[in-house]
Amino acid sequence: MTESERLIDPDARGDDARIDRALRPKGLAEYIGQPAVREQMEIFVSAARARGEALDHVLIFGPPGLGKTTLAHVIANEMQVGFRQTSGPVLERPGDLAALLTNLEPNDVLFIDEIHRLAPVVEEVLYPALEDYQIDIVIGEGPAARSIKLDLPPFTLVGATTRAGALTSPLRDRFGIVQRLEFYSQADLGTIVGRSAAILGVEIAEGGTAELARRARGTPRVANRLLRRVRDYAEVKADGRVSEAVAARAMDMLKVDDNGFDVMDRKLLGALVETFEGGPVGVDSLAAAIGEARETIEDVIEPYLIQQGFMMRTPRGRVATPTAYRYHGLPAPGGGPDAPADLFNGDG
Ligand SMILES: Nc1ncnc2c1ncn2[C@@H]1O[C@H](COP(=O)(O)OP(=O)(O)OP(=O)(O)O)[C@@H](O)[C@H]1O
Ligand SMILES: [Mg+2]
Repeated sequence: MTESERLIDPDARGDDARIDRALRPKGLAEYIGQPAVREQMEIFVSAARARGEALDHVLIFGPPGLGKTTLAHVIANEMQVGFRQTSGPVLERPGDLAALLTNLEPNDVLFIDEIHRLAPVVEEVLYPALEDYQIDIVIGEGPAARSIKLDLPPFTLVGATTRAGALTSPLRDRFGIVQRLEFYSQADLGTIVGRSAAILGVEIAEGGTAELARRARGTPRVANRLLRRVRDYAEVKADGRVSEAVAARAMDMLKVDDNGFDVMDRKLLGALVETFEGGPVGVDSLAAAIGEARETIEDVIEPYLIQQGFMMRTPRGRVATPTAYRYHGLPAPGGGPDAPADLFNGDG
């Protein structure tokens, strides 16, 4: 099973992507959860608007599907400015970025997704653009080449990344606002499921909403995805209404377990606990064992498992926690000073 086949794959494609957009909140008031982010952005946006200035550059980071792209749109909507979108790997040459920058209207938002994947030559163009609203373009080649300065309108760069650690420090330092998105609480996911159900016209019981919120892996995109699959199930296997029982049966059919873990999560935990006897094990060995790219493990699979306390990242590698052993119905190894259980004061 590749990542793209995962039911809870946070990256939506095709029809799902279209519905994703329909469900996407437009303003801060509709942006559910992330209270700290919302409170700060409300203040920064109001202040910038009152001064009639461009908002300071914003860096948004966090695992896939938590609302980075959504927040970028929300920022532009709240600022009531234009929105331009591109992504790191798409900008191959300095000229690609220069073309975008010189076409911005004053105070516009330029959104660069996957900003950690910008080519170094493109990133260099960005530095003076961010700092002084200027770019240097080189015209001609060889000894005849000369550099000219172009003035840009004031604008806001919103950069998104799943891995803040992969950003160079000169780039990171140029963002005045840095927002880290956290996994959502079950209560917030319940609100998101309720809102999406209303938009899609799905009749869902409170117990059904709670069941989906619990299994959504802390991720709004997963919550919306599960809702659509459960709706299909309810229409074919029941009377169309998503009761708690219907939601639970649909989740079992989809092999999403009580923790919201799917096949990939279970494979990773299985390799960690059984093949590597709880670790510590390097992420490359884990990747080889389960046949996934290292990046997929780091960006998509393990952040939630770590947040839920099933595994840990240590300087010597990944380590299973007692919770992971319990999940596998195995006793946590005790005893030696290196045993993972010791890190938890004997818990489990
Ligand atoms: N705070 C929120 N409130 C309500 N719905 C949300 C929220 N955040 C995200 N969503 C929903 O989740 C979907 C996915 O969010 P989004 O595309 O913004 O994630 P992302 O962080 O950009 O993911 P990726 O890293 O894959 O680009 C959106 O279409 C939206 O419907
Ligand atoms: Mg996105």
